[in-house]
Amino acid sequence: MGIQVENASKQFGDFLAVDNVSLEVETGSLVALLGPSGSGKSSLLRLIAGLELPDSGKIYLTGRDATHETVQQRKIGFVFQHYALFKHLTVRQNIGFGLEIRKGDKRKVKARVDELLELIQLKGLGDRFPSQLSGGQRQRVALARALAVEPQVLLLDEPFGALDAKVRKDLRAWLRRLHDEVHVTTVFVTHDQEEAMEVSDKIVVMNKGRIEQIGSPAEVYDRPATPFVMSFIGPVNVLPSDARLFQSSAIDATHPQVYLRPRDVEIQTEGDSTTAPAKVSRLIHLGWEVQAELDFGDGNTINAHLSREQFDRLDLKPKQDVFVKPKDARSFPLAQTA
Ligand SMILES: Nc1ncnc2c1ncn2[C@@H]1O[C@H](COP(=O)(O)OP(=O)(O)OP(=O)(O)O)[C@@H](O)[C@H]1O
Repeated sequence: MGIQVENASKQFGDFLAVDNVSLEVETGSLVALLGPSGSGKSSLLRLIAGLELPDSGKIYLTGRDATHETVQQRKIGFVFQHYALFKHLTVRQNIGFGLEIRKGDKRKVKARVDELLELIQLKGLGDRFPSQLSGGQRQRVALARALAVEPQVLLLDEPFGALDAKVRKDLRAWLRRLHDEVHVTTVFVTHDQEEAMEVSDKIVVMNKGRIEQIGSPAEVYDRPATPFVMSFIGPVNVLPSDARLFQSSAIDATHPQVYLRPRDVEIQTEGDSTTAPAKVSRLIHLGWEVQAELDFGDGNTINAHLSREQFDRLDLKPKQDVFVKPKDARSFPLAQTA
């Protein structure tokens, strides 16, 4: 096992930031810690890094008990949101920094730096200074610097958080490819569900210092364990189980609240025994999809997300009468939804 966290807790004053968390990260895998701000993701990462000591519990790295090891002893690579490259050193010198202080053979250091420059696709830019790079390029250099010393574990805390949306998207695809090449056990903190889905083998969904669910991106999306997970991984409509929409559908509405994703709403122009009547109260065109607000006249409205194709086929207009059925939905016991 690459990383094992066993019943770890960490309190700051009265605040329990990490609440009895246990987690296993397989060797060579890339795991995302996903959750809202304040859910304890960074604190958990800092416990793994050795930047904080747990109040209780244990941290194992590649099988050994590292709970009381120093940061240096843990052989970890880090990258944080705000790139901390050395401004007065070139890209090459930044990447080679950790190798130089280990007094590595100069030729070997150069060869390793060349290899890393190639890996981060910045081969021609080795002699530039950080100020001559874009934000995305700087984060790639930070990643190369972290990888230079061949860490057993790589910890990334919102590494693309400070970059604009387009660069973020490019970099996460790049990170996934890079990971497929180097296979270093990696934990990646993000509050962006799309980023977590795209990059990781497994997602650990955190809320209030606890783990709500661990699963592959498909598992947490298709089989969310709790209402929190379902509403954090993509948008949802929350409806009472006695809503008109569920009266003729085959959806399990055993518990008082039903969670329905906008993509799981089917709209028809003709009614049948499985549909409920509704009125289109609003249409929002987003280019790649159309969002329709549907009013059931029983006090409930929902959002439906349609592909352009579906929308064009239905030829929907505002105020149009339509017939609606849920394709999939989940109801959770009230204790979980509180
Ligand atoms: N050194 C500290 N001293 C006091 N409180 C802290 C400390 N570090 C974290 N906390 C608190 O612990 C809680 C969890 O913080 P943490 O940074 O782990 O959350 P997060 O999920 O990473 O959030 P974000 O995405 O905003 O960074 C927060 O309420 C934070 O204020």
